[in-house]
Amino acid sequence: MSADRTLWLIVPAAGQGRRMGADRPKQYLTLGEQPILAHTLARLYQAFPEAVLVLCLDSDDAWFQPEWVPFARWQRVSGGEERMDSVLNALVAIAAQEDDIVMVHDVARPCITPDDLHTLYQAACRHPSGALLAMPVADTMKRASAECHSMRTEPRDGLWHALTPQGFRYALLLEALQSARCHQRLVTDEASAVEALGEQPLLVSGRRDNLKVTHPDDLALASAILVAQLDPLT
Ligand SMILES: Nc1ccn([C@@H]2O[C@H](COP(=O)(O)OP(=O)(O)OP(=O)(O)O)[C@@H](O)[C@H]2O)c(=O)n1
Ligand SMILES: C[C@](O)(CO)[C@H](O)COP(=O)(O)O
Repeated sequence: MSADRTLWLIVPAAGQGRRMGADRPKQYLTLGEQPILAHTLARLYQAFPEAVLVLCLDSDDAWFQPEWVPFARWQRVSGGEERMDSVLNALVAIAAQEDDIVMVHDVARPCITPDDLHTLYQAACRHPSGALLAMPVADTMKRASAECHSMRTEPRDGLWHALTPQGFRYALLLEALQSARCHQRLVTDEASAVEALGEQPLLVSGRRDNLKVTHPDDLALASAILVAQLDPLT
């Protein structure tokens, strides 16, 4: 981490986990002995103990416990209607310098590794349009009809899955998300908002096990990944 710049880690954690359909927001479901939120924050802290964490939580959140936050410097902000609103609330709340790097990472991606975090941070520092972890599409891609019939096969050349973290200079990301909000353009990641300004963030190939826990069967997968990452020989 650069000594003269603050690194801000924004973690959107204000989702309801509707696709998970559990009795609580998915970030509070446990993997092993800890909730997903605690795993994710522990991974971020392992890579960047000096960073400032900005945690976006629903204002009605009854599950959060501050002891899950390992960072010395952190602040809580209210989540918004959509993920992009939660991230925008965080950007507006912080006293960042325009050249500070801001990295946004979903709370729902607890299997992020310190290596991938460092690689993405270096790329975000070097590339003025920012950078995101991503992975090239590996499967044959089908275009479906409304009835779920396969109408044709789409070329997959140049298609990537967007992951998080995604990292940008503070002023660029603030402008991008304010502009998206102002034009009522719903974006599902930060890079989409930055692209709309005419910028081309760098795609950084990330690990395929940086899964976003979304559906019930992702829980067993995420648990297995965490165990395998700690002890790759078992
Ligand atoms: N208004 C929102 C919506 C989502 N998120 C966060 O954005 C990330 C990615 O969203 P997703 O996986 O879609 O989570 P949920 O919105 O919780 O899930 P669902 O769409 O199934 O309800 C998650 O870390 C989630 O907590 C957020 O901070 N604020
Ligand atoms: C940001 C993201 O994780 C990139 O894959 C994703 O777009 C957010 O998830 P959502 O399900 O689209 O809200």
